Amino acid sequence: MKEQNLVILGSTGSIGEQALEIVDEHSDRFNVLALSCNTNWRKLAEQVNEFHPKYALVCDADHLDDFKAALTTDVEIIAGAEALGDLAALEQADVILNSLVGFSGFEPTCRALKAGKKVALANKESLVVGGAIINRLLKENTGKLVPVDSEHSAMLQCLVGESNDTISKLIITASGGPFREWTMAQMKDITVSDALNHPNWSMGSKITIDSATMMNKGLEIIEAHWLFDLPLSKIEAVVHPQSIVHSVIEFVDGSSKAQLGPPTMKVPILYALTYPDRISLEAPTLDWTAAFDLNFEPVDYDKFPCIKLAINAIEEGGFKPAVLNAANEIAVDRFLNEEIPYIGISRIIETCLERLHSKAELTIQSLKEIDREARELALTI
Ligand SMILES: NC(=O)C1=CN([C@@H]2O[C@H](COP(=O)(O)OP(=O)(O)OC[C@H]3O[C@@H](n4cnc5c(N)ncnc54)[C@H](OP(=O)(O)O)[C@@H]3O)[C@@H](O)[C@H]2O)C=CC1
Ligand SMILES: CC(=O)[C@@H](O)[C@H](O)COP(=O)(O)O
Ligand SMILES: [Mn+2]
Repeated sequence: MKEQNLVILGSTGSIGEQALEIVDEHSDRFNVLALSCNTNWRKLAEQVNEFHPKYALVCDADHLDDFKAALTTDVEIIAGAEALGDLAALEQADVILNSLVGFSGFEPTCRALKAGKKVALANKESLVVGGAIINRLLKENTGKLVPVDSEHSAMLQCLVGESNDTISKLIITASGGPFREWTMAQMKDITVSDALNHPNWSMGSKITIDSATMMNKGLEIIEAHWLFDLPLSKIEAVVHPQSIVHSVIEFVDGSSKAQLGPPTMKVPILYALTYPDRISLEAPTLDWTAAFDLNFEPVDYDKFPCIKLAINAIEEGGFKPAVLNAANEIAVDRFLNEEIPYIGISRIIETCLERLHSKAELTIQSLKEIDREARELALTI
């Protein structure tokens, strides 16, 4: 197998770091072409010194001199977030791992697909805000999109050898987050550290809060809708507290397939990089000889209104999912800064969805505009 040139956008984050551990394990298979950070120049410098990419992008250029001083190897340094798209479209690149968080990942996904690249997509927000545009780019160009998100990777793995028109239902599993067993009364006093305490996964702070509000499952329903071209009526979320069954597909003959494994993102990251191949990985496995439980329970939509807000937004369509996403990003940020309580997150999103409307044509530019408007509004509520 030829060595693949890999661009990792957001290499200093949780997904980016795990991807580099995989590269380290399979150094004969991957060559790191470019890496990027937002502000964490120290970690980026360490990664550059270890993996010797050709390009290193620091989006926030405030500490560029410190970054240069920390380097012990030659690299072409680029500054400014506008260059994310240029890295995504690099001629020498074979695979772009988009592990950016939030709306910042949307344009780079589009740039990579326009350039006919294979995109390993962790940045679910790309599909949430612009799934229709992304699917059009996939049709018009030779690019490919492979999900990294664990549930969607599970679905893809279950669909090998199957055809999409034999799917009767997608069942997306949700851990239920840290508040699964909390009462509504207890949830009035949630602290930031309570919400960052995910029961099964260690992830970046934005997605960890999304899991705590279960907005993450709402975003994942939208992600599945665009990835597998299925109506919302065929997509269902179910709570599975162990996060071992990563998702289930039910077929038209009543048979179901599921993909299982201990909760580690290394499996879906590697699968996205090598798809349709599967290669070895040093990762924990399930011990089938020991007794263990797999439990399932319905989602409590009253306790976790964010999932319904996401479903309503995609049902309404147009710009609503982009408004939902921008309002959520700001609300999560404000919660993390202790400016608003946990229950304020869904209220801010709901208010933005009620107040913001647009009849403009859906384009990358108009999505950027509505994203900006929704952020401004979400900051004032
Ligand atoms: N972590 C996980 O296990 C999973 C994550 N995902 C999805 O993957 C994506 C990444 O998540 P995760 O790795 O947890 O996130 P992190 O917050 O850990 O990392 C985000 C990365 O993006 C960079 N970044 C953040 N904001 C910007 C910006 N405005 N412009 C440019 N770069 C930016 C960060 O740089 P810096 O370090 O300098 O801040 C960092 O490299 C998200 O969409 C998430 O929903 C999906 C499934 C599982
Ligand atoms: C690991 C991963 O894919 C996350 O998106 C995970 O699903 C979050 O856990 P929740 O199921 O609690 O949202
Ligand atoms: Mn997930």
